[in-house]
This record gives sequence, C-alpha cells and structure tokens, in this order.
Amino acid sequence: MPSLGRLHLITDTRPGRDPLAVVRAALSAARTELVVQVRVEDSATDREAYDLARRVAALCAPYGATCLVNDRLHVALAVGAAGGHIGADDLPVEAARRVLGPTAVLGATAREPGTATEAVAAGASYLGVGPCHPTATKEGLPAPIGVTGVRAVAGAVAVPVIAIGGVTASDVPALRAAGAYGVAVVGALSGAADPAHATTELIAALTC
Ligand SMILES: Cc1ncc(COP(=O)(O)OP(=O)(O)O)c(N)n1
Ligand SMILES: Cc1nc(C(=O)O)sc1CCOP(=O)(O)O
Ligand SMILES: [Mg+2]
Repeated sequence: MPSLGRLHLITDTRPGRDPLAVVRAALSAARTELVVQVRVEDSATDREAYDLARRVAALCAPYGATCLVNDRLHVALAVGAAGGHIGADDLPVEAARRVLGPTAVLGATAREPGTATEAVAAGASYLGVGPCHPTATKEGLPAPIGVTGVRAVAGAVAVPVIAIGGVTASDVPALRAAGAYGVAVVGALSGAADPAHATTELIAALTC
C-alpha cells in the first residue's frame, strides 16, 4: 500500500462552494501529499456523487495524489478511487474491507481508543479522529476531544491518525506532537481567500 498523504482535503459541496476549484488549487501546492476525500451531502444522489468523484479522481491522477470517497464505497469502486472513508453510520469496517478489497485505503472514524483499536483490528488502514475543535462545517458532532483526545487515540494504534474538526495550520504542531500523522480539513481550504496559499501553509506545518 503506498504511503498515505498527510493533508486530507474533504470536498465542500454546500451551496455557493466550488469544490473542484479548491481541489485544483490544493493539488497544485500539495501534489502527492494530498488526499482528496469526496464527500457530498447526504441528500445528493449517487449520480451526483459519482460525477464529482470521477472528476476529482481524474484531477488527482497526474499529481499522484490520492482520491478517496466518503461513505459510498460503490462510488469509490466505480471511479477507481484508492479507497474510502466510513464512520459509525456507514458499513462496519470489516464489511467495508470486504467491499474494497485487501489493498485499498480504508479510513474509519474513531473518537476514543476503544473504537480505534476495534476499527484497526477490523481492517482500517488509517483513522479520522475528532472533532478536535468546534466546527460549523458539520452538525450533530459530539463535544470536541481536543489535542488530549487525539493523543489518547494515537497512543493506542499503529496506523496513521488523521486529526479532523476545526483544524487550521496553527493547530498542526500540537497535533503532530500528540501523535497525529496528518490532518483533514474542509473550511481551512474551502473558506480560504487563497486555497493554494493555505495549502502551502498546511503542508509546511505537516512536513517540517
Ligand atoms: C478523515 C475523516 N475523519 C472523519 C470523518 C467523518 O466520517 P463520518 O463519521 O462517517 O461522518 P461523515 O463524514 O460521513 O458525515 C471523515 N469524513 N473523514
Ligand atoms: C466531516 C467532519 N467530520 C468530523 C468528525 O469529527 O467526525 S468534523 C468534520 C468537518 C470538518 O470540517 P472543518 O475542517 O471545516 O472543521
Ligand atoms: Mg460517514
């Protein structure tokens, strides 16, 4: 399995956003260090998810960047993505691993050490851990676990921990010190005035 990129950009498909423009800008700055996770609104159709994922996968390929698909693993397979990301409301990890096959990248959400070790035993190749900080991007999340919560999970598993939730470049040093391998962001790039510059700042913090 190729090494995982440290910066995960999750697509922002809320009204008024331009996810493909942000992906293009981030790719130009992060190249192979970028993982793009295609995430659409729950109300989106599979066709809409497929169309976005197909376009993102095509953008990632020349850069050697990784394309993953959130939740909809049949879409990941259909567009030839490297894998997918699942959480508590999605397929169980062992079932997702059967769907994607043994060599695919499979991310699972974990918020504390117990579920983290279970997810890894079931076949997760990385963990999304959070929410680190408050975020307005997603509703219904539990209370932030902070850097302390990330440290607890990272200390319990041997797979890469990707910290998520309200993460900005200034958070990266503390998250890395806590054992995070990388970070996943929506707003830090989608809401940036200059997404390429914001990507450069995140990559610098993640790779120094
Ligand atoms: C890297 C990363 N971590 C966590 C999540 C959240 O996944 P999930 O809990 O399944 O929630 P949805 O994203 O499906 O709303 C993620 N997508 N990526
Ligand atoms: C999709 C998602 N999942 C989270 C979790 O903690 O499971 S936080 C989140 C949104 C992250 O967006 P932003 O970088 O704008 O805070
Ligand atoms: Mg999910």
